[in-house]
Amino acid sequence: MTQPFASLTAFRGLLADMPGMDRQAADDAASHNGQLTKPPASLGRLEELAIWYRGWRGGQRAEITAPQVIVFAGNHGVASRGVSAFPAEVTGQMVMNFQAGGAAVNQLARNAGAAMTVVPLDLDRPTADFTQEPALSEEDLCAALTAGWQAVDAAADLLVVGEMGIANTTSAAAIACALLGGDAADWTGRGTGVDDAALALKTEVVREGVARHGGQGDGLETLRRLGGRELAGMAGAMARARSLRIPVILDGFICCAAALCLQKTEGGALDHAVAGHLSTENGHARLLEAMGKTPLLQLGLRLGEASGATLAIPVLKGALACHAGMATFAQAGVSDG
Ligand SMILES: Cc1cc2ncn([C@H]3O[C@H](COP(=O)(O)O)[C@@H](O)[C@H]3O)c2cc1C
Ligand SMILES: O=C(O)c1cccnc1
Repeated sequence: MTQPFASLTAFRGLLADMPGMDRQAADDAASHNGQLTKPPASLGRLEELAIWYRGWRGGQRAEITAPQVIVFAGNHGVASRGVSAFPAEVTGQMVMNFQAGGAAVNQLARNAGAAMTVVPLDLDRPTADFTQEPALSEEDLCAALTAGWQAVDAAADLLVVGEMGIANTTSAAAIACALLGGDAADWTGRGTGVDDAALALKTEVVREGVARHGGQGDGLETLRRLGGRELAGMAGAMARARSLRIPVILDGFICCAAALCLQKTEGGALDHAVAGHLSTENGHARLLEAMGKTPLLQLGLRLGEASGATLAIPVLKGALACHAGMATFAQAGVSDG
């Protein structure tokens, strides 16, 4: 594939010029939904999801048969500050586990009938410690955005992105704090399960990062300064999905922090995405609220790897199955009240 964009400025230009929802398709879907054999609104959020999905796909198509799950992996310089309960080597070890089919998301992707891809991004080249300097150069950010863009299968009809990267809840907290304000403690959580002392240190690291890099540019510049390659990979894939009119399900705190960077760069950049679940990571509820997204599931997950969003694929499939397969009142000869 040819290079989709040569600079961050070119990527910003693409974001500003993305397709919107097909209003006619959404109106047709709403009208069809109103004729199905059920009391009005009795399928709750499933009805809204089906209309939203058809609006993004356009035309008459109303089934999900080719969902894609992509897990991006990257390493973080800030891991050396002791902000995670696990060592940085676990990122690469888990990549091998994903490749061997042994991680949670492998099982959930199979359960959802989704194809799964793992994309390790320069694992032997961690980002810089953002308390000292920007995490990524513009060149490195562009390379990771490009890897994300190119990982999307143009034939997919639903995209889920997730991540693996020891210390990336620190990065996500710093991004959320820098872009949405508030205190570092509002956004910093236990991640893989740090104890009280490590949580206090982690909060201080987030505070230092935000003091150094906050208020300096848009969402993409914040992604460069406080993010990581796997967050950029997710952002690039979400943007590519938008250009292909492929709807997206967002995962937990880290995925949503990457998505926030797009939304803060271009207001409507996430209109093609729904929130898959509410993570128990501190800050996720607040982050979703700021992004205007209501999660589909709340199961107490705090794993990442696209697990929560992958679990939500069957919910969206169910919404479309009802929308496409149910009889109308006229077809079934049922009185419509
Ligand atoms: C075995 C293992 C599997 C994982 N799968 C996802 N994560 C999750 O934990 C990490 C973030 O937490 P923190 O910021 O505390 O390091 C990310 O890699 C995330 O995807 C995992 C973590 C571990 C240890
Ligand atoms: O919400 C998440 O995605 C999350 C939370 C904790 C650790 N890893 C991921």
